Amino acid sequence: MKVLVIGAGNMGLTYGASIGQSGYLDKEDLMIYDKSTEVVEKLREKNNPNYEVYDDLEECLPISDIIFIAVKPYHNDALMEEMKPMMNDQQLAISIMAGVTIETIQAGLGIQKVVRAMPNLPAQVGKGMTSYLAAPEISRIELWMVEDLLNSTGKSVRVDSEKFIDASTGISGSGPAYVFYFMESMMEAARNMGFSDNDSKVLVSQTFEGAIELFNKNKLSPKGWMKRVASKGGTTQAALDSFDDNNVHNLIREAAYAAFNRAIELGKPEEEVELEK
Ligand SMILES: NC(=O)C1=CN([C@@H]2O[C@H](COP(=O)(O)OP(=O)(O)OC[C@H]3O[C@@H](n4cnc5c(N)ncnc54)[C@H](OP(=O)(O)O)[C@@H]3O)[C@@H](O)[C@H]2O)C=CC1
Ligand SMILES: O=C(O)[C@@H]1CCC=N1
Repeated sequence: MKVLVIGAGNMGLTYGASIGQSGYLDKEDLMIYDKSTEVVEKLREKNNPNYEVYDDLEECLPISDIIFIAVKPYHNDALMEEMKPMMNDQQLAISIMAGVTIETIQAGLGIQKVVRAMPNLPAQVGKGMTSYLAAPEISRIELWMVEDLLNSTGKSVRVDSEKFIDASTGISGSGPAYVFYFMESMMEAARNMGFSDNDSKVLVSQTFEGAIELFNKNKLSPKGWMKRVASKGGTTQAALDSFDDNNVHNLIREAAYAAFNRAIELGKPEEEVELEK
């Protein structure tokens, strides 16, 4: 089996590294292609032991069995136009592009076997979360292969409609940035209180790490954990009351829906967009 990753950016290189390190494929069976000669040259200099690097689609696409599409959604039309004449109906495409629907990819590439997946950036450290949906034309055996490839970056969940791919974009796909937003705000508060940059970073990152580990080791809900931290009339309650007074809960919900709606928007012509409430 030969796997091609198109787009050597954040996510494409993540798949290259994760699939490569998983040991599923020999070096010559894992290929990365990018249209930028500068990117390709830099990658070739690094001489990664796990994959071959290509700058010519005609050399790598026709010999591929599974193709990851990891370019930005706005590059998709131009890419599919270039790919279509070289595709055959046995090939399987896995798109990780936000918003772009299975139907669009099937029509654009002239193939039926399409998987739409929404991973996230922690895939870079093997802690990724991916939701995915496969077109019905994909066989059970092909689906196992797809799952193995996706799971090389972390955990995955199979969903039964594209709505959930867009929804998971608003939760897990974009979610790491929400966490970093929260971290940035807490670090800024720490710096304002007089801590050094480094101490602010340690205070915040260890707090996040500890809280996640507690959460994962126990069935207690986040609300339950909040109660364990907050003493009646104490400091934590003062902070949680401040969150409530400023409606932070709703603001976070709105942000997640903004990403969800943007994913829907990216997948449809503007006049067809009907935003989720
Ligand atoms: N970043 C994230 O956390 C996540 C991203 N995604 C999705 O993954 C996709 C990729 O995102 P990301 O990796 O961040 O993007 P990047 O911009 O980092 O990577 C995309 C790469 O593809 C290249 N490219 C553009 N057009 C073509 C083409 N026609 N042929 C080959 N290569 C091409 C780009 O080159 P150039 O820069 O020169 O245009 C760039 O090197 C997006 O569709 C996004 O929605 C999904 C989940 C999480
Ligand atoms: O911001 C984006 O559009 C992509 C999809 C999810 C994460 N990054």
